[in-house]
Amino acid sequence: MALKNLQLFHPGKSKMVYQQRNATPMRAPPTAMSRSMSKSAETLAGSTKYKEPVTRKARSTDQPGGGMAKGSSVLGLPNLTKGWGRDDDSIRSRSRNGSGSSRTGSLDRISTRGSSTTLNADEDNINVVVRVRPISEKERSHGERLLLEFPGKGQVICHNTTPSQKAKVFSYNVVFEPEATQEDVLEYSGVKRLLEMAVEGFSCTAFCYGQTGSGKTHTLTGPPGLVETGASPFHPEHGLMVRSFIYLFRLISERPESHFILKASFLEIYNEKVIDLLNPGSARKPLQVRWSKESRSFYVENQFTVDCETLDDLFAVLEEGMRNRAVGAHSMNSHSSRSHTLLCVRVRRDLREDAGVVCSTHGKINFVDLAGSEMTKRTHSTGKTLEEANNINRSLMVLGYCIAQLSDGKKRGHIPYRDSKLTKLLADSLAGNGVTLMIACIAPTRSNLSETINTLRYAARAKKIKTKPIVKMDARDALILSLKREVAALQAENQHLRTALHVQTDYNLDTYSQGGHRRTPTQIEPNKLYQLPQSELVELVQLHMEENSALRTENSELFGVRDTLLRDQEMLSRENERLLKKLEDVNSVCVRSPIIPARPTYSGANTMDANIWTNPISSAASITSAGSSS
Ligand SMILES: Nc1ncnc2c1ncn2[C@@H]1O[C@H](COP(=O)(O)OP(=O)(O)OP(=O)(O)O)[C@@H](O)[C@H]1O
Repeated sequence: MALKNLQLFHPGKSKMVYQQRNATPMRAPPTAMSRSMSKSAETLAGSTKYKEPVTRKARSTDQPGGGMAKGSSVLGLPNLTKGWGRDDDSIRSRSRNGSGSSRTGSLDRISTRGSSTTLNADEDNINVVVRVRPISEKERSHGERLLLEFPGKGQVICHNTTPSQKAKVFSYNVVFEPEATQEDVLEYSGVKRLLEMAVEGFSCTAFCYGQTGSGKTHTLTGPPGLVETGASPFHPEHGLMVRSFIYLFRLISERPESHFILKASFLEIYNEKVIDLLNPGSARKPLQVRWSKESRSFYVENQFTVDCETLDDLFAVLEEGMRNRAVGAHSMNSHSSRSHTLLCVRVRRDLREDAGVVCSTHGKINFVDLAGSEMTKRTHSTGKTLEEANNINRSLMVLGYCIAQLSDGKKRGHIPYRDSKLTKLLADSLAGNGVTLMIACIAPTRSNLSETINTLRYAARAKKIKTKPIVKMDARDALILSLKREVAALQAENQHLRTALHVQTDYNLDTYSQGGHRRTPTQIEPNKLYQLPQSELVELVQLHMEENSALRTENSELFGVRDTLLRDQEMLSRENERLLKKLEDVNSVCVRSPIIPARPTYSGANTMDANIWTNPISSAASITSAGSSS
């Protein structure tokens, strides 16, 4: 029986129902979280042909926000299904399998900021994982040994050099032990979740932090020279970036209902200058970092962006940038990055909705390889390398200061983003509307202990920082989506109305009250009540109470039906009145119309009446009646 649905139309409740519908957050369909990377690689290996390095297709003056229209809106979309790798765990090798942990948040607040509408997600902590590199050949030859312990549960224990000092314990979301593979990092670091969110329209960042020679570049791009020499994208040594590109294209191929446009850019910050790695020019002219009032974030002016239609296009961008970035040698790393690099893949998704409406979201994923902090005494840097080291250390100090301020929830004051180019460009990832993953890279040996502890402290602070992820959409699209929600709500209402009218014809009070599975108490004469045992009396009372409550429900439903029917009746009688009036108007216009005579429906003998139109039905009737009366 459809009566249950009619409760929604109880006069007292209709308003509330509408408000609830308005507040219902839009949720994107959940995305699969743990898929096998090797499978995706196989699939793509079959479908992707290798191409020559990409030709640059566009110079962009894009502002941050992925080409958003003026007055564009930011609108939170999906249910944040958080899959930050294995929660609180330590990963030794690939064979130690496990699925990503999942924390869920919901999008539940609508707020307005200037002209734009924001539907916020829950706050999201920066996710921090630690990767420990293996002991190098050089360290081994110096008799160095492992000074770290991994008890599991995401913990790292740093044993001190002297037995009198206490060991220090740190805990993170995931710890990758020296034996962990590149594939493990993709699977369990949470980067897959970042890519899924970028596809849904969020701004995401994965950055590697750590001292020089701790394995940041190895984690992101593999061993030195691998990308630059043009190895196949499916080479087993590739780092997180290439693996992420493959996963990104897999995600896209799994969403045939959407049209995607990928654009990539690649820059480095070298000695506090921003250099475009896709178009450095012979003079390596620096680009300007500017503030956008519209999106309220910093952006790089005149940066090259490249349309990437295939995996090879994206790989070629990486290859080109890796060739152009600044690399140097010092005593701790023969392939040391002398700059911070930032590769950004913007993901525009056009989703064709019903009735041909297209909604666009603008997500992005940044991969940031920070230059390593250096103790210049240990690296023996001089001249140019020393200047580079000083700049690297200065910008990392500003980053550290920003992280310290942001992580101190209570006395959070001014955050000095403007003090370095690096912090300007990472501002949104650190405290804005993005989703961020920090990979803290450490070396496991005694000689690196103090820097390892510094990195671990840095990472522990970063873990406390919260961001508020939101989906960026064009204002027009946001409006369309909200209208679509309203239409859906109205359609539901309409459906209920139809049900109500159906009930009007089928409704039968007797059938309803006698039918169903309701237990009805048997009628007992009052004088026999005293003879009933206590247990039966209790049951009888219960039955009567049940009966009463069921009758109350029925009554309120019947009132609902009655109100609906009265409303319908009123609407129908108004509609009838309107139609009758319209008919009268039409008749009166037609009777007087001078045009009608061109096609008269009867030819009267009386020429005087030639201009008068007569309704054929009524005239026939009048003729008949005239005939019959004669
Ligand atoms: N997990 C690992 N497995 C094998 N080798 C590694 C690993 N991590 C780092 N290495 C090796 O250690 C060396 C230094 O690593 P890498 O250049 O990535 O350090 P970095 O932190 O980027 O240093 P810098 O800050 O100076 O650029 C490289 O030869 C790299 O291949």
